[in-house]
Amino acid sequence: MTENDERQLEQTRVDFVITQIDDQIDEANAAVNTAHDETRAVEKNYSANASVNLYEVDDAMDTNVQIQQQRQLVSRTVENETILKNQLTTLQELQESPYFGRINIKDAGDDEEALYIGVASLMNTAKTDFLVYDWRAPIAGIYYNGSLGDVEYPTPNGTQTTELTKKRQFTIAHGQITNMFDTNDTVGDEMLQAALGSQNDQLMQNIVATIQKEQNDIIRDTTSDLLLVQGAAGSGKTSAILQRIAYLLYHSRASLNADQIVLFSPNRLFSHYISEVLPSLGERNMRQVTFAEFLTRRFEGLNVETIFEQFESQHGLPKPVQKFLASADVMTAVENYTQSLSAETIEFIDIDFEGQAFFTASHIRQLFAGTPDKMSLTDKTLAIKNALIKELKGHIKTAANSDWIQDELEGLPTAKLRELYGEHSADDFESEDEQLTYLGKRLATNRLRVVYNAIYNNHFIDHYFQYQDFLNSLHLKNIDFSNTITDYNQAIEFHQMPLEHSAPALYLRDLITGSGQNRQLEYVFIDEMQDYSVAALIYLKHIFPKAKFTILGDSEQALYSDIEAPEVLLQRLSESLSAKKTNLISLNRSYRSTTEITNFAKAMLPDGDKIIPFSRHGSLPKVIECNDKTQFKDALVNEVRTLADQFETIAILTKTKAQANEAYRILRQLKNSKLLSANDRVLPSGILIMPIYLAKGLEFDAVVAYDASATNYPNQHSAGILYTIASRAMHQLSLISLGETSPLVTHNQSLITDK
Ligand SMILES: Nc1ncnc2c1ncn2[C@@H]1O[C@H](COP(=O)(O)OP(=O)(O)OP(=O)(O)O)[C@@H](O)[C@H]1O
Repeated sequence: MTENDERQLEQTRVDFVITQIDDQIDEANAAVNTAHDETRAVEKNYSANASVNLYEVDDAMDTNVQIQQQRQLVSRTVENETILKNQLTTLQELQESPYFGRINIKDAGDDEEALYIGVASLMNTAKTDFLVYDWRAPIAGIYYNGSLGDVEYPTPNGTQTTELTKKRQFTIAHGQITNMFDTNDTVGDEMLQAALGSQNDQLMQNIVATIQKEQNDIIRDTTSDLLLVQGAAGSGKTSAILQRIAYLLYHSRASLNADQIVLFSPNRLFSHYISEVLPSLGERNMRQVTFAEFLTRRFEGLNVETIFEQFESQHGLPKPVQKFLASADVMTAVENYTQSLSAETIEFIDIDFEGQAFFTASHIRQLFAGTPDKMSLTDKTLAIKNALIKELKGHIKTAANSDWIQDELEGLPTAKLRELYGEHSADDFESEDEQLTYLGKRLATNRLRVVYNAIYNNHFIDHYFQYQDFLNSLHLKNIDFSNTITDYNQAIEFHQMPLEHSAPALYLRDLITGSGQNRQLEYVFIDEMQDYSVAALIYLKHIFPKAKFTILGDSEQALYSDIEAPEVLLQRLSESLSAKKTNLISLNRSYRSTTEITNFAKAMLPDGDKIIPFSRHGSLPKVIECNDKTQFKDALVNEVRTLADQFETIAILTKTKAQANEAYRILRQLKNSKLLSANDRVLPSGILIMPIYLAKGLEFDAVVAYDASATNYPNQHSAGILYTIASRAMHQLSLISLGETSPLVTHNQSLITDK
């Protein structure tokens, strides 16, 4: 059969599949409408039933079963409607491009069978055959992994062997095959070329049609407790973990939902950048948080220093102190310190109510001292919390009939009084005394809630002072903590928590109080691992004890510290995060940038020769050296203007925030220029100016490195920053310097072109 005939046959099949999809879309539309009507009806019924006051004071004690049931019914119908809508969206996507791959397999003794692979599975309308297999189906693994010949794939009954006789790739757009070819190896470069050559459209795309073999290993790993991925810039780490999340959700539908997965992302823009990948695969997004946001939530009331602020401030702690506070040793020291704590050495403080001690520190200390010696520290803390709550309940009972509460009751406006009644009304009581006692108790509970909260939140221990005591207790050879302690105290006084102290301080608090752990989370993903201290990672492992961890990053994109060899970073991590089943995967092929840009970027690194550029060509990085400020400004404006004529998104990346402000002052005359800050959550197109730490994980059509001079990037210590800047560019990179260009840029003239 000629190539043309083959193509015609395949197009006939595509046409047939699309007619089946059309039918199913009609059915799905009808089902969505019915479900919508049902939701409306249930909601209407619910609002009629839910008119009772839901703002209960004693919410823990009063639960209204009927309302709970109604609520469940509403959420079930809403969920049903959402599922149907999602199915409809999936069908609409398949209508455009039903699949991207085909494999032919032949089991021994059977006929050859053709299977088609796409973003979601599809059955024929009669529900007898699969027209398309989901890319996550076990058999689809062959498409990504296998070369022609005998191949294996997992089934519920164990590993199966079959013969892979054909592997075909398609590009289908608007129902038409635009490209089609056979390959005998893993997903071929031709399709990748097409996928990578196009212009950036702000948001990351799914890569399921072109997943590479090593990426597939990351995606389909279901057994490791700790999966570590070290990958060069642009090697598809983020892509791989997003498809991995989609894969995990698909395979554990019944037991795993997106809320049990959290991704620690480098910045807010990144969260927006990746927000479409999972929905495009029919899945809900996992939770996302930056480490700074996470810490701020844990230290309610304190301003936690962000890694950006720390980088900008430039005045860090003495190196040995910094090293210790970032290490696994500090966490072991915290554990040892907590073992030694007793009633005398815990920093108990009063719980106040209206400016006076309600429970005094000495009373709390006595309660602690009265707990059995054998009890663990956290059990002791729990025991005193229970004792305090019991005492508080006694106080509430007494207060209910006290003059101050009864006086307050008398002065209460009617609306407030109605709130206090809750579900009851005045008629429910047999006597006025009973009624007043009830209301008095409710009011006293209300008023003393602050005391309850203080007990519940462990505010009877001064955790910040306790941590200071911990620092004081450290006697380490060659490390003097005295200045660090003074600085720490001063920061706390101003409600600031220095970043270096955050993990050990939280760990200490959690080990004393036994709180803080989350056992619901099943998977934790940490991107940009090189920006986390080992202490911070140990803390995250502590609070998510049931979770499997996937940690990824690039030791060479080190913005905040010196570049480390990947092996050194990985060894440090796997030792400290002692996991039972560890898997380490390295990705060395870089997909984002043209060969010219990758070759230039990797030459800055001590270990760069391991990085393999993807074969997609463009022009050499352009270097523009300016002698004075005026020339520099003109060159910058000209360069950005030229790039803006060719590309949709151009980023001007700087080392610091001050430089980004400077760049913006020069460029704001250009249409579509925007200065981005740490608070921005949406990534626009146009001319974007920002410090590199906000561009972590992102990519742009063209990048201009702002002031790539020898003054700004003098030596190897700044290589991580310039490497990260250069590796954000997909198609074009320009470097402009005021004064002599950095030796990191000029040391290999064949990799650049001078203006
Ligand atoms: N298999 C693939 N098929 C198509 N595109 C891919 C593939 N792998 C990676 N890419 C593309 O390469 C670019 C870089 O991928 P990604 O951002 O996941 O890399 P990364 O390793 O997380 O990068 P960095 O560490 O530099 O932030 C993205 O545009 C992504 O879509």
